[in-house]
Amino acid sequence: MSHASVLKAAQMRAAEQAAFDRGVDPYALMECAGKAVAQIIWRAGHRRDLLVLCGPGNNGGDGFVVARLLRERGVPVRVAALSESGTDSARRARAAWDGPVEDVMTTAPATQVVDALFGIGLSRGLDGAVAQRLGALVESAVASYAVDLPSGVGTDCGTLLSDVPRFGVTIALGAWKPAHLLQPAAERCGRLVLAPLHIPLASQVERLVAPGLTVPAVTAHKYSRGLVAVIGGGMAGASLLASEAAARSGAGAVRRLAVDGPAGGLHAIIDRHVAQPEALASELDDQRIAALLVGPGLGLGADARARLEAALESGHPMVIDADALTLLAEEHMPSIPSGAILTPHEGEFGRMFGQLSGSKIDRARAAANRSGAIIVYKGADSVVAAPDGRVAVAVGASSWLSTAGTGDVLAGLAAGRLAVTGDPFRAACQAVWLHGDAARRCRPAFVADDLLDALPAAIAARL
Ligand SMILES: NC(=O)C1=CN([C@@H]2O[C@H](COP(=O)(O)OP(=O)(O)OC[C@H]3O[C@@H](n4cnc5c(N)ncnc54)[C@H](O)[C@@H]3O)[C@@H](O)[C@H]2O)[C@@H](O)CC1
Ligand SMILES: [K+]
Repeated sequence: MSHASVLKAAQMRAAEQAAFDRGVDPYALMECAGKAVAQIIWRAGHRRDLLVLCGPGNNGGDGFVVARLLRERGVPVRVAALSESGTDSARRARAAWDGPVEDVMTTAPATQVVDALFGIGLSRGLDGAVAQRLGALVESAVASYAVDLPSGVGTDCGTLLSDVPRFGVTIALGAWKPAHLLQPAAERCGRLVLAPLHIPLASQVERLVAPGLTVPAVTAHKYSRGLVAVIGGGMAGASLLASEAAARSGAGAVRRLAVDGPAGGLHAIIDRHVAQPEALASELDDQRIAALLVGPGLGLGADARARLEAALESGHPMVIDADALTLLAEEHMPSIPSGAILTPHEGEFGRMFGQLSGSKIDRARAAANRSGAIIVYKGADSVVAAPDGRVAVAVGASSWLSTAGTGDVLAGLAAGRLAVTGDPFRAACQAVWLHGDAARRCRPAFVADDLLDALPAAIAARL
């Protein structure tokens, strides 16, 4: 099993059912889940009074197991339930707890609180009074843990079905669920910890993990390492940022095909002055170009459109970003080359693909399937989707990234990694990771240019 697998509720249930069909005892699985959660809470090191809130289903059952095991270790534990337990396993777990069971609505607060009210079985928001009570108990606690999911989040979509407090730690059982990674639910989870259930779980959707990068071969030269061409437009700064990111991404050479001619920036970047869009086609007629980037600072007028058309017709592996995405959403544009990397933010995504249904993961997948492109659907929860159904979801992006020019850096990184790897899905995943890691390495209030300086360290950490 991959420790990165992301499963929807129905997939999780199917995996559990398959295990039961092979003879795994459902109650043994609940004991396994409860033991893993208790171990994580124990290791967190607080030994003070702990309150476990138990719901009616198996999530509540896990809670009773956690309560029993932590009390056996000497933690002062109280349990409060919402109602009677409604499943065989939960009733068994409750019967094994020989202490009192208080009422969630009237129980006293505690230093530590464990939310085992609802997990993947939540079908609607919590009743207002219950949500309020949960919020008050979590907010007054020093340490708070959500078992599997914070109660009130939509497992498959990451929306909040009712008010949800922010937990210190969320302990995912068996696999990640979309709500652990997608906003706004992800932010309510706090620190994410995965508790293994030891049952086979497979998914095409994964949490983005740190990539393994390689050093250039001893025989490498600048073209074997990948030549990146960046098409400039009316706004020079954007293509400069993208070119510099490409140059620092591990690519062998970067050529900026700019409207304006030399505009400063790194001496290592070759600036070509392409005043007229008609001249672009001959500049692009170079088989050594391993990746082409179009979009940052391109503009939206007729000149920009002509440059984009030349890019699309060049046949090079490409990254399409920013203004180029807005232009592509217009009618009568050439179709998107299959295997291209598209990097839309929310607004660009909507302009290109309209209103799609489902979670951000579902929408990114549908867009990749429809366009034949790799979609990097950007945001606080960036989703990378391939037309064959593979998805990687990035978590923990610094909110300081929400500043001008960071998208240009990401696009340049994607083009650079595309030139190095020749594999658009891998390149997009590597770019999103390196971008996020560079941001983590920058101090608060950084600007996009600072990310460029942090890239060598981000790359070095992955070699
Ligand atoms: N299926 C299994 O064998 C295992 C399940 N595990 C745990 O079980 C959880 C799933 O258990 P369940 O399927 O019983 O689901 P939950 O425990 O998440 O809750 C389902 C129960 O809550 C009720 N309900 C749903 N929304 C409600 C709302 N808004 N207000 C009031 N009642 C509501 C449902 O009718 C049902 O009775 C997982 O998240 C995980 O914590 C673990 O014990 C591992 C093994
Ligand atoms: K829970």
